[in-house]
Amino acid sequence: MTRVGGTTMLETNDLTMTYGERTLWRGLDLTSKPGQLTALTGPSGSGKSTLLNCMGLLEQPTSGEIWFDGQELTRMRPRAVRRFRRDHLGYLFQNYALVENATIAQNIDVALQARGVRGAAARTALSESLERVGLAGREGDRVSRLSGGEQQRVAVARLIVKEPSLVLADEPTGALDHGNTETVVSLLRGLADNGACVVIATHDDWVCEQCDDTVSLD
Ligand SMILES: Nc1ncnc2c1ncn2[C@@H]1O[C@H](COP(=O)(O)OP(=O)(O)OP(=O)(O)O)[C@@H](O)[C@H]1O
Repeated sequence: MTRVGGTTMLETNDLTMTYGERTLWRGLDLTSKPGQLTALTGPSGSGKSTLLNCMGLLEQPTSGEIWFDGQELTRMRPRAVRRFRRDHLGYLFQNYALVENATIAQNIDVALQARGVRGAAARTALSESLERVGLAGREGDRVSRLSGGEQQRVAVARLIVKEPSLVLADEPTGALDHGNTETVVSLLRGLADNGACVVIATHDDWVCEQCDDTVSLD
């Protein structure tokens, strides 16, 4: 484990992923520092989503280690995995992963309840997060009626209230116009400024340029 300014890096050591005869990546050593945006690049099929899934404990690599916050993620038992997801992990997807038939407030409330935030504190956190993402006062709007850019900003508001220390973003701007792309990257920068490690899988050169570090799976 490597500590930086009191928080911890995400590190992979000698990480390899194979499916049958096919090797996606071999001997991968990467670090993502807290406070920084790390871009994950590579052609389609190079294994960016698979690597994020391994960091997010949705898949196991074939061999090697992933360390975060003093813990070897690759060796965690199911209970610790659940706790890690609840307390540390924030995911952002290209397709937003919101409950479309629910309101903005209901979608964000899921993250607040998981943290035990209720009542007036929850209402304040909700309205502050919506203000941050440019959706102030829109609590009651149904997600299915929002544009793609607005939906992704709701997904970021859900991350803001969760305050994750590790943010994994899988093509978060892949379906957005440039204005919303700029907004989402600047909101991710805000999460990094709060001390999170932020890893962004992307095909977008402009997004890469905004990051502090690039890891290529080419
Ligand atoms: N469970 C699995 N079994 C076999 N092959 C798999 C499995 N999961 C993923 N793959 C393959 O691994 C490769 C990498 O997929 P992945 O989605 O990680 O790539 P990617 O770099 O994120 O691609 P894209 O940029 O198109 O999203 C793909 O060819 C995919 O078909």
